[in-house]
Amino acid sequence: MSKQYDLIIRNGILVCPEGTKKADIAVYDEKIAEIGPELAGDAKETIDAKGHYVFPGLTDGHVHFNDPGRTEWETITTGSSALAAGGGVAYFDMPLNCSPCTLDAKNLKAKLAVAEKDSLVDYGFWGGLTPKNLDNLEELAECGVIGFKAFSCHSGIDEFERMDDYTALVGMAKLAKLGLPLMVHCENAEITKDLTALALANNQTTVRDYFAARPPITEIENVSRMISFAEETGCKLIIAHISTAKGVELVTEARRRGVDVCCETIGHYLILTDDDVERLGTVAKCSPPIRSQENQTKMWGKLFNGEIAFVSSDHSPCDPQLKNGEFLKVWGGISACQTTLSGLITHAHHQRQLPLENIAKLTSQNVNEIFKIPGKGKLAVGFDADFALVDLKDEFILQAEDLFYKHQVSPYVGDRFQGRVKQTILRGTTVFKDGQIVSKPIGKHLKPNI
Ligand SMILES: NC(=O)N[C@H]1NC(=O)NC1=O
Ligand SMILES: [Zn+2]
Ligand SMILES: [Zn+2]
Repeated sequence: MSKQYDLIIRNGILVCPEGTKKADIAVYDEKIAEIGPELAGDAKETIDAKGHYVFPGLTDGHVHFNDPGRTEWETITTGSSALAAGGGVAYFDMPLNCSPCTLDAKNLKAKLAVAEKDSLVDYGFWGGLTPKNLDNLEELAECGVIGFKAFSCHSGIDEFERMDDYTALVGMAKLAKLGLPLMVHCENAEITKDLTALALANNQTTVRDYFAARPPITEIENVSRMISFAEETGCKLIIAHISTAKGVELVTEARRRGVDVCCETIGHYLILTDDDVERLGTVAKCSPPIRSQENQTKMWGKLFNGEIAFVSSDHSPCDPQLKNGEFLKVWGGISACQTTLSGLITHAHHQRQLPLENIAKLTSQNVNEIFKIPGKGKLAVGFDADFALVDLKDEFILQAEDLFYKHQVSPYVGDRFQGRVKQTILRGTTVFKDGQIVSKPIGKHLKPNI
């Protein structure tokens, strides 16, 4: 008797860990049941993926969906829809800019309730680490957070206080015991604060003044400081959205001597330069700021060498009115969770020949492995049937109307992409197809296997 599957995707080119290959993929009970050429068997649903590449579906390790509490900026509904439209099947939501911030079990449970109801794709949560919640780390761990996030400098949200050195040392020692990683936004607090105050006092508020107030050394200094604490405590450390090649170098050196540290970067540090930010204006303001062309070239080298563990979106939207005003004063944060995969296919694969399997690792497999999410992140038998079907040749100019964000803004509107996501499948169910969200919210809570 022939096998009966839920779904067979035929004739696609699969982006597997070992490389691309033409094969069929069969799904049973939300998981990949078989991979092979011209699979026998029947299925309730068959997709002809001829001419399409099948990626494992992104897990975005770093988003701010602001739900609950700041839903005028973004919601779990809009954010998770945008992610799905960009080939995403899962995300890890940050402990800020929702309100209240995720600093204890009660507030985490409030967020969980929203996600259970509204999330189109799977989700994990970051807990926050601030001077105020050192006693709440265990209860957050018990609720299944995938890790903790802290800021070395002012976070932009007053109630999410920066991590002073005492909190870093004590907090990392606690997290080492819990077996959960700490991700740090690394910018030196004193230098950024004083340079910003000086610029404001002198009425220097342009884009270039902003760059000058957050120079590369603020990141570089703080990366090495955090590495020292990680080395001392044994805590697993992840440098958030690294923007400088020198910072990556420090991470690589520390790893070589056995420190458990790695780094994440964001599409915009690879795709945009300081000159682009000057041209685009506040829509492209983020912190740390987007750096020079020279730095970017070195960052690509680091990405190609495997020195960067994963690429996320740091999707950090706001009410667009908060972007109106002098550059130095407006909200820092870029809306980006819909464009990571198409952006990397365009800039890393087509322009720079990074193999597609490396893109799959940077956006999916590595993230799930680092955070110990079982059964997710690659095209292999037994793994979740998560797929992004991509037409690698399809060229398009990104239009604001294409965006599923609550506010249809992006620094990439008007830019040319090559590689369009046609369909996104989460655990065997199509959630996005041909420009439309086609599923109810079916996301599940992802917890680390620690
Ligand atoms: N609070 C917040 O989202 N901050 C983010 N925005 C940004 O540009 N960098 C960040 O860390
Ligand atoms: Zn940050
Ligand atoms: Zn962030």
